[in-house]
This record gives sequence, structure tokens and C-alpha cells, in this order.
Amino acid sequence: MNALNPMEIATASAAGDRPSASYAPVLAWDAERGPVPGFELADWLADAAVDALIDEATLTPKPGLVDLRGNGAHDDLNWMLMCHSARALRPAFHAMALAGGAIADPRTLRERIGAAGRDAERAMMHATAGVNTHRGAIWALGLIVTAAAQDPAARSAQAVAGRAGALARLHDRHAPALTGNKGALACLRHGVGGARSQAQRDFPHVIELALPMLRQSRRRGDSEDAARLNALLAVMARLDDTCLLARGGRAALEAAQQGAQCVLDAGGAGGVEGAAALHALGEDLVALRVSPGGAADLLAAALLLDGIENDNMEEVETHHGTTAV
Ligand SMILES: CC(C)(COP(=O)(O)OP(=O)(O)OC[C@H]1O[C@@H](n2cnc3c(N)ncnc32)[C@H](O[C@H]2O[C@H](COP(=O)(O)OP(=O)(O)OP(=O)(O)O)[C@@H](O)[C@H]2O)[C@@H]1O)[C@@H](O)C(=O)NCCC(=O)NCCS
Ligand SMILES: Nc1ncnc2[nH]cnc12
Repeated sequence: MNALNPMEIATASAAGDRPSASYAPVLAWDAERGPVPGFELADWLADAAVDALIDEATLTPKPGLVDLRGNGAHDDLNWMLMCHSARALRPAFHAMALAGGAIADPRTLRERIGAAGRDAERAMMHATAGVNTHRGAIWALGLIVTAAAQDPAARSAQAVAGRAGALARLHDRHAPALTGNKGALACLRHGVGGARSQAQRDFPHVIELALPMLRQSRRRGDSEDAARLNALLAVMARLDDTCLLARGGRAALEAAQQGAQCVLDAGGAGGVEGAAALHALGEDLVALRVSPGGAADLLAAALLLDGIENDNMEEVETHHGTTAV
């Protein structure tokens, strides 16, 4: 078989209008040199990103969002669809991670993952028959897997988020100036930064709110689910979530922010009072027909960064003949 270098693989993976089945994992092997550099790391990162999305969808009970109980405030989403969408995104995350390890020039890398991100959105729409399940997550987790692969040795959440932010701040000549999507329009109407600004500011709600809350809750003995719910609530309480703004305006955003803070003030999702407040918040958001989709994406980003920082990524083979990073 003809060998491709990693740059060519990343190009092939990101190219064109095709859904995700077009990605070609068989290119992992170079006939002369053996495993392609970075391929296994990209595998690890792509799996970790999909796991983070499925963990987020499965976490229960989340206010207004799809979870194991049901569809929350959504008519067109359900748990199976969220999981199917997450799996359909794996090839795109893999391509982005490969590109992160292979392309040294930041501008070239930015445009390469921009193309992969747009391809991922098409893969999502193909997998869901046109339902927007994960647009914000593709953006956030795509930047994170790329940034993690750029320098696997420097993999603290802050370092990875910082590199992801640097990529997000670079101009992509091929990106449309205004997508016309609901979140982008909500940003203009309400004067907020949305998903784009969150990434460009190095994910402050993930680094300063979600991860500290996740770790503090674990330390005090909350269950893992309660710790993750508290992390979601910490983001919700402060985020200008364009999903809430687009569907319910300022009133919905304020209801969600204040409700999330009430649950935390009542001791969080792991206690009796907090659980009751969380239930009431969920009922309020469903009655308003709104949900914090942006905060859900940032919880997935936090879970991914937490895994990258703490799990066994260093054992993944990233170079010929070496196993340690
Ligand atoms: C830079 C982009 C994010 C540009 O995106 P764009 O402006 O086109 O679209 P937005 O609508 O703004 O999408 C952003 C999504 O991000 C989530 N989000 C919202 N607020 C925030 C926030 N403050 N911080 C972070 N993330 C946020 C949110 O996604 C989630 O909600 C979606 C479901 O919403 P819902 O209301 O149910 O569904 P809709 O169909 O929209 O409405 P209904 O009809 O049902 O009422 C779900 O997708 C969640 O994920 C926002 O939707 C970026 O996309 C971009 O430029 N991409 C180009 C490619 C690229 O460069 N990629 C780089 C490498 S990956
Ligand atoms: N669990 C979820 N429910 C609804 N929208 C979402 N966007 C991201 N995760 C979501």
C-alpha cells in the first residue's frame, strides 16, 4: 500500500462534503515505517471525546436537557439520538487530533480543523436527519482534542484550554463571517459572546467554574454523578447560554442562572434540599420550553479535559518505537 504522511492523512480525513464514513483508518500503517505517528494518540483522544459526549447525555437528572429520563424541553432530541450523534463525530475528532500532532504551522492547522469542523457538522446533520445535537460540542471538543495532540506532554486542563483558545483566536479564511445559526443571531441580538468567545477566552467557564466544582464535589464525597451535575450547575449559573437566549430571551437565561445558583446554595445535587431544587428547576425550564445546551457542551468539555489531565494518555504510543510521552 502507498504510504501517506500524517499531513496527507489529515488532509484526506478533513476533505470534502462527505459524511463521516469517508474517513480512512486503514491509513494508520505506513508500509516502511510502521504505525503512523500520532495515530494511537488520535484514537485515544477521539474515544475520549465521544465518551465525554455520551457521559454528558447520560448524566441524570439534568434540568431541561435530554437525559436518561427523557427529552427535557426538546421535541426533536432524545438520548439515543444524542449517543448516535456522538459516535458519528468520532472520525472528525480523530482527524482533528491527527492534524494537531502533524501540522506545526498554527494558521494551516486552524484552517485544517476548520474544514474538519464543518465536515463534522455535516456528519452530525447526516446522522440525525437534520437535528442540531452537538454544534457547540463539535467546536469546543474539536479544539480541545487538537490542542491536546499538539503537545501531549503539557496536558493540564489549563495548558490544553490555553492552546485551544489560541487556535480559536486565529482567523480561518474559509469560515463564513456569519453563519445565520440561532446562537450567532442571539449573540448579535443580546450582545453576548456565545460559543466562539468562550473558546477564544480559553474556556473560562470550564477552567474556573466546572472543573473546580467537579473536583471540590468529589473531594467532599459527593457521588460522581452529583459532582458532574454540580459542575453543570456552576456553568449554568454564570454562562450567557445562547440556547436559552435564542428560545426564551433574557427571562429564560435569568431563570436558568438563578435556578442553578439556588441548587448550589441548597447544597448541590447530592443533598436532599439541592435535589428538590434541581427537580423544581427542571420543571421550570421544561415549562418555559428552554434548555441550557451550551452549558451541557461545556460540561462535556470539562469531562474531556479532566480525562486528558488525569487518565493514561501518556501510555499511548505517539511516536515510532516509543511508548512514553
Ligand atoms: C464558532 C462556532 C461555534 C460558530 O457557530 P454558529 O455561530 O454558527 O452557531 P451557534 O448557533 O452560535 O452555535 C454554537 C453552539 O454552541 C453552544 N453554545 C451556546 N451558548 C454557548 C456558550 N455561551 N458557550 C459555549 N457554547 C455555547 C450551543 O450548542 C448546543 O446547543 C445546541 C442545541 O440547541 P437547540 O436550541 O436545541 O437547537 P437548535 O436547532 O439550534 O434550535 P431549535 O430549533 O431546536 O430551537 C446543540 O448543538 C448543543 O451543542 C450553540 O448551538 C463554530 O460552530 C464554528 O465556527 N464552526 C466552524 C468550524 C470550525 O472552525 N471548527 C473549528 C474546529 S472544531
Ligand atoms: N443533553 C443535551 N440535551 C439537549 N441539548 C444538548 N446539547 C448538548 N447536550 C445536550
